[in-house]
Amino acid sequence: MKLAVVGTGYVGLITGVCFAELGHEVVCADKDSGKIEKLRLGEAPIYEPGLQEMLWSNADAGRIAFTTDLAAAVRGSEIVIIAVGTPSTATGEADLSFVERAAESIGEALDGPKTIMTKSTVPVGTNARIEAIVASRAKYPFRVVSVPEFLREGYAIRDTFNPDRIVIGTDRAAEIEAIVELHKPLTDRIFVTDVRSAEMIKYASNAYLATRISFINEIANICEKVGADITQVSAGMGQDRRIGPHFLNAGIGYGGSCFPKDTKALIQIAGNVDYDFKLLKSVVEVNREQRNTMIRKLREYAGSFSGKTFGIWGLAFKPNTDDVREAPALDIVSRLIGEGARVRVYDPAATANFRSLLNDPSIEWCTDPLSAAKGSDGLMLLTEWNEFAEVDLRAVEQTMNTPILIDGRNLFGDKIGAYSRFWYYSVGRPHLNRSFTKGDQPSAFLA
Ligand SMILES: NC(=O)c1ccc[n+]([C@@H]2O[C@H](COP(=O)([O-])OP(=O)(O)OC[C@H]3O[C@@H](n4cnc5c(N)ncnc54)[C@H](O)[C@@H]3O)[C@@H](O)[C@H]2O)c1
Ligand SMILES: O=c1ccn([C@@H]2O[C@H](COP(=O)(O)OP(=O)(O)O[C@H]3O[C@H](CO)[C@@H](O)[C@H](O)[C@H]3O)[C@@H](O)[C@H]2O)c(=O)[nH]1
Repeated sequence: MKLAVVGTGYVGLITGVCFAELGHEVVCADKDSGKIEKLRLGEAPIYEPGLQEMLWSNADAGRIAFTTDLAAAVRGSEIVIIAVGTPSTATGEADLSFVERAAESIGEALDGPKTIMTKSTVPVGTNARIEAIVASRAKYPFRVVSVPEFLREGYAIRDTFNPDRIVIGTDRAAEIEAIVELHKPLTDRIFVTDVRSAEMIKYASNAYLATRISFINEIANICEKVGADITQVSAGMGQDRRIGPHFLNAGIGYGGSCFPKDTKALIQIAGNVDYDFKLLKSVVEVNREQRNTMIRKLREYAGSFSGKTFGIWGLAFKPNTDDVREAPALDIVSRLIGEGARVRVYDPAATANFRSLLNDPSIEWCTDPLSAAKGSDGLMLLTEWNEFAEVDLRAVEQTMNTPILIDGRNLFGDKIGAYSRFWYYSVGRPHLNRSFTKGDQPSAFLA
């Protein structure tokens, strides 16, 4: 099939490359000429495992092309995929301006009957709006189908080829053969529903997953006070098949380009129909508080921040991505430097993106974990990259000025006791936590 993808970001590019890999002819359009230039040179503008290689092979095979000319991409395509951003407005609602502009351009560019497939996460009613915008400009018949995207960054290619389900939202089920055909090689689990329900499934799924994270973080906070171990509690809960083991990792809370914006958008969607989504408001509040807890713990362990130097391990909102949108590190680094600290930061992939959002003379950009820890008065682990799990903790401890380790992702756990001597804090694991301000002994003695 001939596909046009509008918006070549994390979702659009992965979608384009994966459909090209399945043998389709794909043209990806983006208004960002810098991105398109890079892509034409064969360079992936984002870090996602496996993407670069798959991009090269499909570009070489002539199955994928890139353009800033949206109309040219749309012309000659059978299916047009909308994958532009829907960021938060100042009030938390989804900003639909990119989707609306894309719909206008698609409407103007239509050169024959086509299917328009919306992958962007959009509030209930938006696909109807897209349809109206396109209809006001199009001279040819078309249909709009909602196919929300559920991929995770860091596993985007794996998720695209092995989705748990494909949701297809349509109000004219007889008109979706092409969309079903397109997705059949990916899974048998194709769930066809009406458009409004499809739009809601996406927000409800993200809100539910965010709820699990805030729930387990609150349980972790209680574990700390009652002397239980959150990793044991999660493991025990997860064995109940009605609960399942996923999304029960306690820590610093969720970040990223989706959960923070989609939870806020759903609160607004509910508010717009006079429904006060109390549970989801608490989820957002608990998540915000979890970041504050990390700062409070560092202060409890290290005292005042002014004049001190702290190491930061991890800037991306999660491992295996260079994405720093709503990353906890943005908040935490800002707070530390705002209170007069210097920070030494290291991330395997996200440094450039972080630097483009937060660049300050108090930040030193390090190229390996050990140099970020060097001479520091405390170290915070904010992203659980594998590289950090493999670091020699004895070397880390020896290079630090004061061996304080605030483990925001519960990465080190029992290892902290076996190999190192730290004043350590992890979320919801009180038996591992040691603070010298409380007169504790450090976590363990060198083996
Ligand atoms: N990032 C994810 O993991 C993920 C997963 C599932 C769903 N989503 C949803 O998918 C959508 C896209 O997210 P993303 O992370 O890929 O965003 P992104 O910001 O990485 O990419 C969006 C791209 O669209 C381009 N664009 C905007 N308006 C355009 C226009 N009129 N014409 C051409 N290009 C245009 C931008 O230049 C940008 O490159 C959002 O609605 C998001 O909520 C994202
Ligand atoms: O047990 C957990 C699981 C995740 N997280 C955090 O939650 C955030 C989101 O993680 P994840 O869901 O793995 O990454 P995303 O790429 O943001 O993917 C989510 O958001 C996408 C955009 O809507 C959806 O498509 C995906 O289905 C949904 O998982 C990250 O900060 C994680 O560190 C936790 O704190 N504890």
